[in-house]
Amino acid sequence: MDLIFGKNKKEQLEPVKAKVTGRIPAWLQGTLLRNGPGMHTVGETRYNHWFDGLALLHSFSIRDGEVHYRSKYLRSDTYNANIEANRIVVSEFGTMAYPDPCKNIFSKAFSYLSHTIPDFTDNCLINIMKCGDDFYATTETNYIRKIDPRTLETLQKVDYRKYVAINLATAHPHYDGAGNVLNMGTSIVDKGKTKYVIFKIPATVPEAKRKGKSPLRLTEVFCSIPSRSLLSPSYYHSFGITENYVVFLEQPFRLDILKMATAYMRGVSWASCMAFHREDKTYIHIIDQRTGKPVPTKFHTDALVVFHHVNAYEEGNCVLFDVIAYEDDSLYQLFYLANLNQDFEENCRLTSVPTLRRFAVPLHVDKDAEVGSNLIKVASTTATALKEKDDQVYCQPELLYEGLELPRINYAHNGKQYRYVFAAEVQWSPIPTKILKYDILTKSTLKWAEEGCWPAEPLFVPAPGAKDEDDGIILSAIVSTDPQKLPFLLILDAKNFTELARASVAVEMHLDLHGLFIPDTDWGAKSQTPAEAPQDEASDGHAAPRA
Ligand SMILES: CC1=C(/C=C/C(C)=C/C=C/C(C)=C/C=O)C(C)(C)CCC1
Ligand SMILES: [Fe+2]
Repeated sequence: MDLIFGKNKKEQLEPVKAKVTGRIPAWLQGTLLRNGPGMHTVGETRYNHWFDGLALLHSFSIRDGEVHYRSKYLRSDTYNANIEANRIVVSEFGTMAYPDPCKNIFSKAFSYLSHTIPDFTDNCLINIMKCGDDFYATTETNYIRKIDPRTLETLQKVDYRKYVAINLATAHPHYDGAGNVLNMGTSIVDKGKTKYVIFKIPATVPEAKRKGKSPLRLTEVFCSIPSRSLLSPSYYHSFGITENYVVFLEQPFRLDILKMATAYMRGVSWASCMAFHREDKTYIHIIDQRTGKPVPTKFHTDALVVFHHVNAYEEGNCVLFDVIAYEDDSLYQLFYLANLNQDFEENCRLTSVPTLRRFAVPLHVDKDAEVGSNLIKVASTTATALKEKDDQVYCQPELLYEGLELPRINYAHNGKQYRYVFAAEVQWSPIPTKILKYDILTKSTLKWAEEGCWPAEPLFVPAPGAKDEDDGIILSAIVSTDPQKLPFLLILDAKNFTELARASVAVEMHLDLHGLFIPDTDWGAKSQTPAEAPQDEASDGHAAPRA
């Protein structure tokens, strides 16, 4: 297992041609760009948690039936400082680290005695975000790193705090039809006003405002929700949107700000400042995008932990939303590297299986409705919303499928009615062994699996002129536990899950987290090489040295 989780992966700077078997559809032209942790030891030091690993970007360029692979570590300030010191000097989710006292860019920022939170990492290892014509590697702190999607070079470091008052932001933004980015973050430093902030970054900058160049400068906050608890805001990894609403789960998996403020002094990790409170409720916030105001009814459900929202949409005066839910926070516990060893099968048993659950929330609650009555009149779901005494509404989900994670959909259906969920199948261990297509309408599944193969998040790419929701292909990077078997990019027909092609590469590939596909038609007008690109004014001036 160490081979897959713990071993530092080599970067593949020169594109390497893959061996293709089968036939790649002629229309599939573009780049699959993905992110995830690739290095877990620096010098003699070791990270504690798999989510701490240094971000390794990789890409598969698919053109005229051929595939080229490359990979490169994100040259974050964190990466550079660690490599220079030859040890881990920047704290990550599960590892608290101490900077080299004499020469380190982070040392100044550690003003822990004044009870402020130290500067967070820019090791953006979770996902890739498209913002206008630009691409960013993302994590959950206030930093994102611009990257060149063709060369995987690291460009400017962007601090969200320059544009919006947040200290944490999700790595899973949404996009509307025009490509505007919608994301959420939490403001934790202003202790009296701990709040969740929903913001929009426009896809383009109008000609009249061109001076500032980066769309980030035009970031607009359209809703702030005060945290229920000022000292312990909810942790969340993603959120949902419908055509008119935002769905935010304030779950009882919370960050403890006071613990965070003293973590550095106490020598404990950020992860130790998070706790699941199973005795509490989960509050469901539905925010109207048109007014920027939350729907006034108080909706709640039982304590749960959700990392990934799948999709949400409106039907018959309700918001329906689908999530992958857990009954506790055991998922984060399992990814401690100490568990991911040869006794992995025993160590890594989830105490709750990730399940696809559908919630239904009524948008208008009849004041005269009887206490105890179900306010959901939508025939397509058995989810209920029960009216309670004090005008609160208690929502109980419909269980759709057990044992799946890393969900993706045909994004053209995001916020709209949809039928298919593509995901990785996981059971009592967090390791995906199969790729899954779940049909919400018929409740049936299609699966792909192969001996010893661990699939990554399956990404759906629509075929040109697609009519059906599943007209397209699935891309997934597969690593194997068999040292004789090369890693490969798998291309499945999304309709029937038959293998169309696979592209094997003789490289050390890492198990990744999330990413996106950039069709060649999307490159936009800008086709500059990074050396020609002007220094964006949104930058903090920390452009990484170019190798
Ligand atoms: C560094 C840091 C954080 C990092 C969290 C990370 C890196 C989470 C990764 C989650 C993943 C990969 C989930 C997959 O389902 C926190 C806790 C937000 C807060 C403090 C600083
Ligand atoms: Fe995620």
